[in-house]
Amino acid sequence: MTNTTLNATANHLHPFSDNQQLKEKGVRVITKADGIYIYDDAGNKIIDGMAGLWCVNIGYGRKELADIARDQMNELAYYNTFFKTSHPAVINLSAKLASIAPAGFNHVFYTGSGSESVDSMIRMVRHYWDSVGKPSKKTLIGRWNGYHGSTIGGVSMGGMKGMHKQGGFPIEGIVHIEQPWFYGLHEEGETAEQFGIRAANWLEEKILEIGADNVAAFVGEPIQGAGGVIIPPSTYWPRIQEICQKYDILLVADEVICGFGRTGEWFGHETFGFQPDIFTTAKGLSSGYLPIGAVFVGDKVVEGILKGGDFNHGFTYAGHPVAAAVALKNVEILDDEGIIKNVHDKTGPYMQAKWREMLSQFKYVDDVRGVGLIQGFTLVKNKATREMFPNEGETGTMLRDIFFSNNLIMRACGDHIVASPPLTITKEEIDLMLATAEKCLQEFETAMDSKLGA
Ligand SMILES: Cc1ncc(COP(=O)(O)O)c(CNc2cccc(C(=O)O)c2)c1O
Repeated sequence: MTNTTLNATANHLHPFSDNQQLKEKGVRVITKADGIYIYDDAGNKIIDGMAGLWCVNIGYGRKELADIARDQMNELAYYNTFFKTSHPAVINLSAKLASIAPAGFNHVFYTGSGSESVDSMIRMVRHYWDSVGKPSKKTLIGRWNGYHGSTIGGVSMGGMKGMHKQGGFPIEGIVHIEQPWFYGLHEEGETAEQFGIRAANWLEEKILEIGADNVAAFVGEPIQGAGGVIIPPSTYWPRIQEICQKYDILLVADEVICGFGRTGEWFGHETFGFQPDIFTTAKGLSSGYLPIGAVFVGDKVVEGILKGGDFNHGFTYAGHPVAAAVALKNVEILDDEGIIKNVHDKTGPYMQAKWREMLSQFKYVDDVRGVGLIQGFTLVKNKATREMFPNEGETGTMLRDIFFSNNLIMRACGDHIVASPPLTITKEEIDLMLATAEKCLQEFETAMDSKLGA
């Protein structure tokens, strides 16, 4: 434990942490980063297989963004867009985002984070239905084990039961259906395609239970990220779209993780072949260099909202000029350097093939999966029976800690192990990341064999 580590927890309460444990065990102080690597204050070079928190899509150390931030800071460090004002940075970013968005998306609403994007979406959806004369359509439907952030709206929209317990959520008017987790929820003999339809039909059942006149929207991540990279069968999203159209329900995609190239397309809903009415973003919008989020609002919803007069919602830092300028440069780099096409055509398929090949040898690893540069696997006690380990998350944390002690960052979501490296990762870096992971999994398997007396 270095001296700075001792100071690190003296005055700082860390998010999503047991801060008593951190005070006792200390933390690793990250001091710099470059490409796919981060470095701690002890000089360790660490492979960041999580791109920060799923967000550093263009990789670390792109000085162009620092230069843009400095220039914008010196030109106009802050002004708002509340009262009949705007500024060039947000105008230029908005035009760029409209140009890379799918057809029918020509307007964005800015926030400072993914959670604020989700909260803004909730308010916008309800304002839309009020504006078009259907004020009873207030309820939003999400999925258990979905993750949509940590604000009151975000935690309610999400289906993380442990989060709901802290504070008594969800808020009124937000309900959940089961997640499309084929590995854990399919019936004997049921194909993935059959399960995808059955799982989507849970939405129709919920709508009929609530009454379509009371339902405002269905909200889901194309791939559930923090829930453990839960990838729905190919039949799921098209069936969800059919149901939303049938009952006049808005379809919302939460693209905070899947957006800006993670799945090999600009947005995850393009990978899964559905067209939402609204989609929420953050993370890859700026590659985490500065905090910014954006809600992409489809033309139908914009038309409705324009009828509704003042939309009384917004944030001080919404469309912040420095964040907007940095986000614009980030999106230009993604676009001009063909980073997303490279994920789609080259490094995504390469990663997925090598990931499956490497993991196939391990007895406690099952349901190996991935799309583009987001991948996962599940730790199971018995692959033949799909028996999970007891005390969900304990085994995942054990493996995550072995990775970290070997200077590799991957994420344990319960007993799902996930990775989402920077989109700029090269094939050689993928080989190095997977060789490190293989060594850790061998160490984990030996330790687990001895623990189970196998
Ligand atoms: C789909 C989705 N929607 C909203 C949010 C909230 O974004 P903000 O954090 O910027 O308010 C997220 C965020 N996702 C997220 C954030 C922090 C940690 C982890 C993890 O997997 O450990 C995941 C997310 O993944």
